[in-house]
Amino acid sequence: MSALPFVSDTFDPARWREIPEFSDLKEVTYHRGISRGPELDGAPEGADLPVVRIAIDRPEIRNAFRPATVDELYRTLDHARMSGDVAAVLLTGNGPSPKDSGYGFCSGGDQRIRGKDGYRYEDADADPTADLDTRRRQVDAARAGRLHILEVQRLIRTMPKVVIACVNGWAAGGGHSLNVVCDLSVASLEHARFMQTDANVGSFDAGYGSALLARQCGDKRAREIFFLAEEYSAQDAANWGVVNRAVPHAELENTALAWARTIATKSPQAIRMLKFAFNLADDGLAGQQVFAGEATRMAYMTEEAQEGRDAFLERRQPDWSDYPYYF
Ligand SMILES: CC(C)(COP(=O)(O)OP(=O)(O)OC[C@H]1O[C@@H](n2cnc3c(N)ncnc32)[C@H](O)[C@@H]1OP(=O)(O)O)[C@@H](O)C(=O)NCCC(=O)NCCSC(=O)c1cc(O)c2ccccc2c1O
Repeated sequence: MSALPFVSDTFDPARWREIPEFSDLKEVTYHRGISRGPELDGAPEGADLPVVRIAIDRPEIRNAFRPATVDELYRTLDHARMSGDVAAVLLTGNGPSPKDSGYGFCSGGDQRIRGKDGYRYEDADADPTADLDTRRRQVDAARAGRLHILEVQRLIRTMPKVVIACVNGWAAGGGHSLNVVCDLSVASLEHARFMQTDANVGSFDAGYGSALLARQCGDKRAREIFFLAEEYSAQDAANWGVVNRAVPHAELENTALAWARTIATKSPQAIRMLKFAFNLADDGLAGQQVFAGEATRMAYMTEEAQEGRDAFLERRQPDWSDYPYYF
């Protein structure tokens, strides 16, 4: 097996393999967990484990995202969502920065390419001297200015897998919100730092980033985090319920991988229903729809529902007599 290139100081190359279908990624890295052998991981050496690692790979700017980064985040998360043998996803930022050795989980939207209508694809600015109409014609108008990190948030929220944030460095602005929307979080005691900078730059995550944060740490604290935009530590974040645990930097991904391993020992159906149950009340009808979709899937697995389908296909009245009105 060939050695993996360095991606991050929290990344243990013995525990991951590359995913060939995603060799074209430029702003995100995507790896599949593999066993180190029966003693350590309970499976033959090199066997796939039910976990993937997705990391923003722009360490020189604290892993700020631009539209292309968000596209790759969405694509990899959606692949994890649709992989029937994946139970959990680690979401992190690669680092440290080769420029100044600073660490970023994610510092939110890349402010250098923020336009009036959102974060812009680079080709939108191909000829900055051209008039506005010409520049608009240079890109697909529907893709011009994007705020689609919100689509990534919704995917994390609704995917039937446990997403674990490994906060290795700065979680700021939209990166702060990414941590909030993950199911579980572990933060580096040495390098994780938190600051909700949205209001500093005229932005506001008025959805999960604020309302769900208030659920996690309480309403007054969430207002303080947004209105004062003061830096807080991994230990503060653990004390306040913004992360589950603060651990030594060297243990960051090991902790998340241990959690992923535990999660994979549980019933997939139970984990899925629990995740959607935790979301349901806060997500209103959209939350009910996601929960209800899983209930429908379970119903389809019963003989009772299959009798309904078979009766239709066989052009007869359904016979429900074997199926009592359970109470
Ligand atoms: C994150 C920091 C607190 C880190 O500070 P530190 O001192 O450690 O490092 P530097 O400031 O020197 O940064 C190093 C290097 O990285 C560049 N950089 C950092 N963050 C960004 C960024 N977000 N965009 C562009 N570049 C960034 C920085 O300029 C340095 O570059 P050099 O060339 O000088 O080396 C601190 O960096 C910081 O405060 N960063 C900005 C955090 C921020 O305000 N983010 C944006 C918030 S708004 C947002 O993210 C957002 C996005 C959305 O898509 C939304 C959608 C819908 C609703 C809301 C949204 C939203 O709020």
